[in-house]
Amino acid sequence: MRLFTPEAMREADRKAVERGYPSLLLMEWAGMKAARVYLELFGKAPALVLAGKGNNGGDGLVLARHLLLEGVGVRVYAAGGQTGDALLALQALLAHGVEVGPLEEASFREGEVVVDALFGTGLKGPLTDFYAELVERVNRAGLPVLALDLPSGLPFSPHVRATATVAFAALKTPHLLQREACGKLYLAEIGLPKPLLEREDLPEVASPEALRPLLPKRPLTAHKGSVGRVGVLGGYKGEGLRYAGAPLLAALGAYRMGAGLVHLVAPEGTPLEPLEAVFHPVPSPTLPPLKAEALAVGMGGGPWGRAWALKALEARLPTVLDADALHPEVAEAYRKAGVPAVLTPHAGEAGRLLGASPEEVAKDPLTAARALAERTGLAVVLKGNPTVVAEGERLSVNPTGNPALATGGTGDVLSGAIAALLAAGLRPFDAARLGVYLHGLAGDLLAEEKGVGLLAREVAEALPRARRLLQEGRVSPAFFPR
Ligand SMILES: NC(=O)C1=CN([C@@H]2O[C@H](COP(=O)(O)OP(=O)(O)OC[C@H]3O[C@@H](n4cnc5c(N)ncnc54)[C@H](O)[C@@H]3O)[C@@H](O)[C@H]2O)[C@@H](O)CC1
Ligand SMILES: [K+]
Repeated sequence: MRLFTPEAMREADRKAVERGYPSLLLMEWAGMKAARVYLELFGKAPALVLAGKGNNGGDGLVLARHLLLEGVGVRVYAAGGQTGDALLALQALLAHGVEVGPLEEASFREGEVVVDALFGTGLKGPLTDFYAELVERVNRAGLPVLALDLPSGLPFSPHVRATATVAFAALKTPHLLQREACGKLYLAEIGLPKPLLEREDLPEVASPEALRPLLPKRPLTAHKGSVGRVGVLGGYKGEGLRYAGAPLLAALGAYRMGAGLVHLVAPEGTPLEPLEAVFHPVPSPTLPPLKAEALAVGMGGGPWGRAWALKALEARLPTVLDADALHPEVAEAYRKAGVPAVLTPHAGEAGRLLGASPEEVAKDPLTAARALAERTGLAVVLKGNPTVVAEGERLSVNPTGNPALATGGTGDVLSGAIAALLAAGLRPFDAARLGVYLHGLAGDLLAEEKGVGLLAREVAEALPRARRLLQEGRVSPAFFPR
């Protein structure tokens, strides 16, 4: 599954028509599928459909007809001047005897659900005047909003803030980069010929179909030495801040992602947890002899971060470099040595590596992740909303995860989890995108059960459940909660 720009999506629509595919069928499916989501979310609550004059409005008019046939009350207000498919959709609705008022007269009523079909991928610039005000009125009305394809106004401001959004044919960049505006996200297949959606030049959206085959197999003959052993090197003993728990959480993340054995190399005095680990208390950053296939390095390392990373390099094992290990000269040393590594910065750390501000990184995480991967020659996990994984030319945008994961230690768990996948033999890009996906999914499962207030160790504990859902094909490829 690829992440389309609005332009790339319009191009695919155009190519479908060039191939002879009737565009009216696309619109009919779009409106019908959106009506299904409406019924699932809002039942028979009456709808207020706001339709623009383009094809996004056409989708709204189709939806209105399907809701009507399902016995849902609809009030429809539309811009004038429809042509082509949108005009046909209007005629079909009028034939059912539905009154369609002018958009200027749209009013909001308690108990209704607003269907936002004003603008989709055809928007050329920020909304102004009448439409800017209308969008603000929609937001102020405080009613649930179902946005068709995109919340109107995106990627600019002002824009609609939707309760839920039904994306047609493919996710588009604003769905993941401006997720806040979309609410619950649904992806609806609308009959577009599949080859038009296969665009290797576009970033991928990490999807269950793509990731499931990457899950390491666990043969009947497995033993703890055969499924991947991880060395965690981190912690700091001295003046100043001390995140003593960070390496322990990484160890937990590695075990919960399926590591056979975890070695914990940490300063003397570090609590001996989890009990299942093999402990190596050391007076300073040291690489003791370890039987491991991958390392996770730097968590809680403070001023020792760099030394941990350079010591770890001597093992020449695939390594996750996190937190205090994230320095330009560390990345350079790994690149030069040809040791496969995954960097896991957040926007601030990525900014430090790129010489940019955290705001610049967060504003365009796709570009920042790609730039960092290019500069370091390593795989990069740029953590944020969304998390982006990059290596060479490849980009993978992660759709799982939610704000409940914004709590201390979840990053350490992630590093350990990715290291476990490296230890099981996955390549850095695959370990990174699978680890990030499952970590986010674990957070989603927990957020649904508990809401905000998660502990990082609970995220680790939910990893096996996330892994099993993916393994058994029980993760919906078309629904992205949050
Ligand atoms: N074959 C297709 O092209 C399909 C398109 N579909 C729907 O059609 C949408 C795209 O349709 P369109 O290309 O007609 O575009 P939209 O319906 O998104 O909007 C187009 C209209 O907005 C106006 N406009 C652009 N920028 C503006 C601005 N800043 N302020 C005010 N008005 C502005 C344009 O003049 C045009 O009238 C998709 O998002 C999707 O919902 C679906 O029906 C599926 C098939
Ligand atoms: K819309």
